[in-house]
Amino acid sequence: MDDPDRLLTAARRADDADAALRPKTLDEFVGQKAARENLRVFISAAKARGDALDHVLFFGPPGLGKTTLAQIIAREMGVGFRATSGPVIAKSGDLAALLTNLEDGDVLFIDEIHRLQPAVEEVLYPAMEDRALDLMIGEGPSARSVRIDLPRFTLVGATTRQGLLTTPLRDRFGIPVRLNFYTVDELEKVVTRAANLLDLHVAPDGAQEIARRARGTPRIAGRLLRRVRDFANVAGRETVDAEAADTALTRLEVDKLGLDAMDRRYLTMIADIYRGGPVGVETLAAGLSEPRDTIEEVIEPYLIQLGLVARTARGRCLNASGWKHLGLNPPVTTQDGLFD
Ligand SMILES: Nc1ncnc2c1ncn2[C@@H]1O[C@H](COP(=O)(O)OP(=O)(O)OP(=O)(O)O)[C@@H](O)[C@H]1O
Ligand SMILES: [Mg+2]
Repeated sequence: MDDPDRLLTAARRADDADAALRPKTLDEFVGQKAARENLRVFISAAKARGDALDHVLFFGPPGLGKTTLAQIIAREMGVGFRATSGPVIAKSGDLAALLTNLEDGDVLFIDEIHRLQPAVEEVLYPAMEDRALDLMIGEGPSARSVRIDLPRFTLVGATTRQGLLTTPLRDRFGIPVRLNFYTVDELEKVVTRAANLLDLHVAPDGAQEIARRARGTPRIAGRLLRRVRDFANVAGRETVDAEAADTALTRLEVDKLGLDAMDRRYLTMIADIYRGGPVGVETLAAGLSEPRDTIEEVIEPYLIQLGLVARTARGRCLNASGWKHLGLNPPVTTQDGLFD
């Protein structure tokens, strides 16, 4: 969906060294305070009871730490971690095999859980609710169903599209957790931590500059840090300060707010062609030759979060700060009905 070549994509790219930068404990995990503190309580309560943690659903935009938190849960609970993803489980038998192979207390992580086949999803219901597997043995009139007990386990689901989850599935998660974009201060901590792991010296103002341009997303912060490091290395700089970060990011066409060429094309289209809007998303999608999903899920959330654009019932509108960011003045609107 999202263009994998885009530097600012929040989706995983082949050159992301995600694993190396992943925090391993809740204490190391920066930001998402409410989610973190709630998980801490639920984990220690489950441990005190000697029980598995209730099933957890993480939802939110890509790159905010869903997979990372799933691994942290397993580690903090002191149990095994098994990972798979919705589109990989082709048949209900595949899921049955996964479930019967779990060890007591294991975390089973299903990424992109909104993409499970309906038949596979149905196997999950009794597994989540009763820790049981209903198997059909035989075919035709002699077929009968047997119930197999499963070990205790915690299902951790992750999705970027909570709206696509079926209600019965969503209702079976006792702990739903929404992840939000990170603040600049939080991302500054993420950058500083990653720089330490990469053995790179980044001054506080350098970390802040990268954080400001990382679209509220730790994965993008880590990626920008690595590209900035390349420029600093080639320029023979020992320390990445704000100026070094700015030089590198400007060359990469990441502007002061962390917008790239795609974002600017989107804003410019609303400004130039539709005089600031309102304009429907389908019209914008056609004009930009991008699928509507990409516009709504990848481009818009961050622009809306920044307050540059607004989603209204009549369509998308450019806000005053949007005009300002483009260095343009909004059109004078007296002729639009004020005097007639
Ligand atoms: N709170 C955090 N502190 C430090 N680093 C983080 C944090 N959250 C995420 N990261 C880093 O960001 C990267 C992406 O995180 P992760 O893979 O968990 O995101 P995700 O939400 O699972 O993304 P996707 O939706 O694409 O699967 C990882 O390299 C991880 O180390
Ligand atoms: Mg993930």
